[in-house]
Amino acid sequence: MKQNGTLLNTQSIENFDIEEIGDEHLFSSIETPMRPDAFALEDEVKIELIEKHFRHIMEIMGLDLTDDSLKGTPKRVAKMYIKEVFSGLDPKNKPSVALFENKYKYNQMLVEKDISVFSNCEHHFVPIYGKAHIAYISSGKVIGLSKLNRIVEYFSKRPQVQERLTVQIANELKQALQTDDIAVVVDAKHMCVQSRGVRDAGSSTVTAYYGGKFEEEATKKEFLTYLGM
Ligand SMILES: Nc1nc2c(ncn2[C@@H]2O[C@H](COP(=O)(O)OP(=O)(O)OP(=O)(O)O)[C@@H](O)[C@H]2O)c(=O)[nH]1
Ligand SMILES: [Zn+2]
Repeated sequence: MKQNGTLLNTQSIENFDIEEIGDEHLFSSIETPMRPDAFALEDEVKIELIEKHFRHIMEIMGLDLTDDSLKGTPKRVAKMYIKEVFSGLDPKNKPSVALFENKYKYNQMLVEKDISVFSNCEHHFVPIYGKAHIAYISSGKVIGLSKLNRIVEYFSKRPQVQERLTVQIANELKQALQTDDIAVVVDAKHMCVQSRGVRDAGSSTVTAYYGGKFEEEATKKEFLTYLGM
């Protein structure tokens, strides 16, 4: 088990306790708010701890964990959180981005549309699902197409609000492609709105980021035309 400063009390998994932190460590609002000791524990230790605590939650709800269908659920949930649906919290899982020279001198927009989004709402920990549409105009480099999908996937695999997801994708693209000429539209449904609370199964949420040339009406319009919007 790795140690990082004095924030973690990690004598044993049984006694494990996360200490309170003040808000002085919080990053700017574009960043997912993370504790400074977020990566002090190995993934395997996090899985063991989440399993233990999720078992407790199920017991509190009155579920019989000797049932053969339920008994593996705490471990399944813990593995799913760390290795799958929240794996994008850890920078070691960030996709590497393949860039190529723009040798064809292609200087129009490139649109990658209908990229699947599977995320989770940070307020209720239930799914957000929908589509992301991305466009950029090359400043000299071309990105491998699949990397656009991978960037969306990486930032989706965090507890999210849709606004932050949209801006995080845009910022990553700006940095990778060394251009401000980026557009991102996310169109998604939130299970916390659809299946509980207000229970409006018909509504969806659209968020958008337009940078550089995409702030100009004609460029934005061309992009939205490709999307049929
Ligand atoms: N802006 C924004 N809000 C979100 C997103 N996902 C969920 N929410 C909202 O976060 C809000 C949390 O409000 P609360 O009043 O604290 O939670 P709640 O009592 O469960 O609210 P209801 O969902 O209205 O029952 C809700 O209005 C959610 O719809 C998101 O991506 N962006
Ligand atoms: Zn929610």
